[in-house]
Amino acid sequence: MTETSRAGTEQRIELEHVEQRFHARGTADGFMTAVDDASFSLTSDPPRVVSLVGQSGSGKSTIARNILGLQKPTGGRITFNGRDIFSLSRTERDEYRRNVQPVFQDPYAIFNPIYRVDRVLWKAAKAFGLAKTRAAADELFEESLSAVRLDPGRVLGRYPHQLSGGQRQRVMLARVHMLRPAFIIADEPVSMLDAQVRKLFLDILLDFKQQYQMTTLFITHDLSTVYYLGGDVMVITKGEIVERGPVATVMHEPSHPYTQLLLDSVPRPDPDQRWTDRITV
Ligand SMILES: Nc1ncnc2c1ncn2[C@@H]1O[C@H](COP(=O)(O)OP(=O)(O)OP(=O)(O)O)[C@@H](O)[C@H]1O
Repeated sequence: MTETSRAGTEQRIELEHVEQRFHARGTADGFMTAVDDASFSLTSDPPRVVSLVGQSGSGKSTIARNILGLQKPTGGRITFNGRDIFSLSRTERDEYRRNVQPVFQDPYAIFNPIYRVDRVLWKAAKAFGLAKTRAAADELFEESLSAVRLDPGRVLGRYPHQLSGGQRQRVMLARVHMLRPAFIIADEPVSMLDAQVRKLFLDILLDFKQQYQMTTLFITHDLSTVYYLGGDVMVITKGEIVERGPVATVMHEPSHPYTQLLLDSVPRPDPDQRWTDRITV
């Protein structure tokens, strides 16, 4: 898909009252609710960054898996351009898979350690018919790796363990760049990266929004990345989205006590409160 072919054709993912229950020992009815009545939409026009923030176990990854079609919700429905994603025709499913691309916390699992990293790009190029010849594919890989500020000469031909975590993450972004999806579902993509590489990654996501009209659902437990990305935020606790709105509003005037709690839990350096105790060993 080219950039221009998406202009004016809004793509839409809609979650309507999504519920995900799992079997769980030790609960009264033998179930726990990981996602409780979640409703929101992701739209491509205009492209946006929507963050989903909450602490560990709040249901964020489950929502990502639901959207990616990896886990069928036990209640409610998820539609893509009005069609239930769990009953798409083959052609529609291919279109959905192309348009909704995941980026996970550590892509190491996606790379097979015995193959060079090129294979991840090659498989995507082949699966989605992006290049007819190896030469055309190589040209595409070079363009996409450069777009995510990787030197193709230093990445192509290497094995996954020969790249840093940040480089592996950016290879995944190069894959996204090749496919030009309408949506990126990014589940804690920067939590294992250091501050500098983290910023680079977030800047690339913002570039993708600007240049290729990609909308990102950015899943995180870290409020500082939410601040940095801007856009909209949804706050989730115990499977329930309890607050949503523009980042600045939600962060500065939280209306739900849980959001306030999250904000209060961000450590703030205070030079007047120096820790002077000695550690005795
Ligand atoms: N397949 C499963 N079977 C049973 N329980 C599950 C399953 N997947 C998730 N859960 C439970 O659902 C709840 C939400 O998990 P989820 O992974 O969505 O949270 P999260 O907010 O993404 O947490 P984290 O940030 O730690 O990844 C947790 O209590 C988890 O143990």
